[in-house]
Amino acid sequence: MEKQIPFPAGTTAPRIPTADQIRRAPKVLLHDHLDGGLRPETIVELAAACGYQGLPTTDPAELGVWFREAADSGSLVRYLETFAHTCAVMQTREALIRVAADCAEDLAADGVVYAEVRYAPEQHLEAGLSLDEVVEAVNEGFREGEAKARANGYRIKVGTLLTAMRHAARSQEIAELANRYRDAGVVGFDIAGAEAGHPPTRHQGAFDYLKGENNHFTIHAGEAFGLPSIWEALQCCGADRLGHGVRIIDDIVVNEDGTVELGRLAAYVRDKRVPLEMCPTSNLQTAAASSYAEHPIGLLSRLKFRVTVNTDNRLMSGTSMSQEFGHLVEAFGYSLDDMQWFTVNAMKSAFVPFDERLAMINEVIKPGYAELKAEWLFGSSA
Ligand SMILES: O=c1[nH]cnc2c1ncn2[C@@H]1O[C@H](CO)[C@@H](O)[C@H]1O
Ligand SMILES: [Zn+2]
Repeated sequence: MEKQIPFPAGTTAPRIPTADQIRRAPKVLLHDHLDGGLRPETIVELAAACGYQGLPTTDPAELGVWFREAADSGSLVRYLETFAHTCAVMQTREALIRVAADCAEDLAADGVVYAEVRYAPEQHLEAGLSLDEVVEAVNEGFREGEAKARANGYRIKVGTLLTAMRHAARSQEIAELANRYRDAGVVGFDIAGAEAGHPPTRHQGAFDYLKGENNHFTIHAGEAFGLPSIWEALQCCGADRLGHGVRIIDDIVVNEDGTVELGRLAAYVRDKRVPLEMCPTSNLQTAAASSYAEHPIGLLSRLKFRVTVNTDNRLMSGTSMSQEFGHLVEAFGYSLDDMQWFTVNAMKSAFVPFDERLAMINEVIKPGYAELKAEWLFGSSA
């Protein structure tokens, strides 16, 4: 049969990546919670090992569904209640090693080449571990998972972010912990938990301390609470990135003629290239957005904000990086070039040193996309 030429010679149309290409494309993940990404079967095994009786079911398939449905509540506070079960089984050195190793393996198999995975060390002290022991166990697990991934033909580098819970009062301690381990697997700091009623400035001391140490941090802001939270995170606390930041959309007006007006804060975020760690599925579950097609990531990307794509909690959202991109490709028709743009944005915004970021972009990400983009030339579409 004669070969079809789908568009005029000399032009190209963006090709929609297949699910398999999306999975194989190199991806960078900046916002993923360790305690939000366990495999259901690992939870069941760890619960049996530590005698935790509180699981709603011990059937792994049912448990996966339970987490997704329970997290589908439309409220961040209810969404966060599900973490009681995952944290309950992450209290020993062995459990933390196992969960971190699984995490690195799962991300690598999904095509993630660089990830910053966060967790709150203060939530893993119930069986007597110290904060330092928690960090060391998680680091050991990630090194183990990276090695296993390599043995299976994948390449991934994982750094961690230490989170302080915003309703608690341990942020100074956790910031100091992050600083102590900064050259040993920890690349930055974060605060998480219920946002409304817990402004980031409550933890100003921790942020000032990290600034004094020239260390890096991101802040969950603009998810369940709006512009004041984003403003504080940037202008009082000095956040390097925003966790979610979706509500920056409240400072943008789209006129009927299609023109767009940015308020001062939105303009600042765009002008300063503040990275937005966007997590579409998580936002649908907590009602921070109403559908993929209406998710602010579409507009913000068109306006060239520094947008990145993330999973937040793979267990609670039943998702992966490939699935997040799959939803966006479906909603917005993104091409491999668009995926590369999000991925380079993320790598530019990572907390590892500049030379490592550059090497990852030039030696891994760009060649990876170039190879995928050339596949249509050689494909055997019989
Ligand atoms: O999207 C989120 N917004 C705010 N807090 C979150 C989100 N996802 C998880 N956590 C919180 O972060 C803790 C440490 O990983 C989790 O235990 C959970 O309480
Ligand atoms: Zn989060």
